[in-house]
Amino acid sequence: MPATILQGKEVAKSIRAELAEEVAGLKQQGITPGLTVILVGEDPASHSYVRGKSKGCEEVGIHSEVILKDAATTQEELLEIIQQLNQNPNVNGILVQLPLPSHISEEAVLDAIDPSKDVDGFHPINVGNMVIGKETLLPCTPHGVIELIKRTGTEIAGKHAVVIGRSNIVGKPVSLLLQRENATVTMCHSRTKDLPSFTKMADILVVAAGKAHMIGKEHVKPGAVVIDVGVNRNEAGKLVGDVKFDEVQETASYLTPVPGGVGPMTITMLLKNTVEAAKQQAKRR
Ligand SMILES: NC(=O)C1=CN([C@@H]2O[C@H](COP(=O)(O)OP(=O)(O)OC[C@H]3O[C@@H](n4cnc5c(N)ncnc54)[C@H](OP(=O)(O)O)[C@@H]3O)[C@@H](O)[C@H]2O)C=CC1
Ligand SMILES: Nc1nc(=O)c2c([nH]1)NC[C@@H]1CN(c3ccc(C(=O)N[C@@H](CCC(=O)O)C(=O)O)cc3)C=[N+]21
Ligand SMILES: [Mg+2]
Repeated sequence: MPATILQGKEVAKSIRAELAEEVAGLKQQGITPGLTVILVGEDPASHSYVRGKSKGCEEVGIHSEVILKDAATTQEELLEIIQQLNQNPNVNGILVQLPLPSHISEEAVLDAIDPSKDVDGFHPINVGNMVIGKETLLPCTPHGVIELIKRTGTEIAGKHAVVIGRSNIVGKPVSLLLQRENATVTMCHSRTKDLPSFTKMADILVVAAGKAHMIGKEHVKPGAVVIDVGVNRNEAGKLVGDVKFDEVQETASYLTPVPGGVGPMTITMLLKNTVEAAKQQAKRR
């Protein structure tokens, strides 16, 4: 039987509808969640993602602002802007779009964000809290991946999950969150020898390598849940995932498409974090 396609876009829509109701309620209490995105440089993909974030905010009633800076902006200028946003009570969430130009240290910039406003979940304090299992702002893409798997009705506990990729923003946190859901987790990366021997054992396969079409049906156990995080542009300028969709669709039980899978969930988890941050900050005032 061919795989059921996991339409992240549809799941995202229903979560956004719930968030819109919640935001309407918060507004009646005088709380309007606010997100500020800082975008440095002219990279078209980054501009496109940021447009998606602004559109998402509008959909659920979050006030959003984008601070556009040119590629020559200095690290000091950026840190100054972040300090001001940290102190601004109308700003509940701060997101610095990555990647940054190479003359700016991403680490220095991410460290400067007030952890309670770090809606990306990238600050070391929030990463640490996630690792030790404390409630915290979770990174958006990994959180979206877990939500999507849960929507399949799949019981994660006891399953063998294999994650390809170990970056700080996707692979590593996905692995941790799966482990927190009581999966047995194998982390694969570019130095893994004989990748198919691992991926074929996966009940749940999460692919986040950023290599177009690297995963085919020879990598996948029949009946596996396959989550494709990869977003790559092919020669024709079309978005494609890390998974050969048509091929893997024949053997997987569930499969996410690209576009329309993990991407819309990422933005939705960002909206959720912004609402959460606004609620937490209101409590502390
Ligand atoms: N849909 C969404 O919302 C999002 C999508 N993405 C997409 O997800 C993908 C991954 O992003 P990100 O984690 O930032 O990417 P990185 O380039 O930071 O990390 C890629 C990881 O994949 C591993 N890898 C690369 N090639 C192979 C290979 N042939 N076999 C096994 N492992 C491999 C690397 O191993 P090593 O560590 O050894 O180098 C590395 O750990 C990209 O396509 C990105 O565009 C990212 C964020 C959000
Ligand atoms: N500080 C920071 N936080 C991020 O979360 C962050 C970042 N920097 N830098 C870049 C990556 C990438 N990322 C995506 C978000 C949405 C889609 C998305 O919605 N994609 C649509 C398609 C969009 C299109 O057509 O271009 C989809 O897959 O259906 C993809 C990728 C967030 N990132
Ligand atoms: Mg990266």
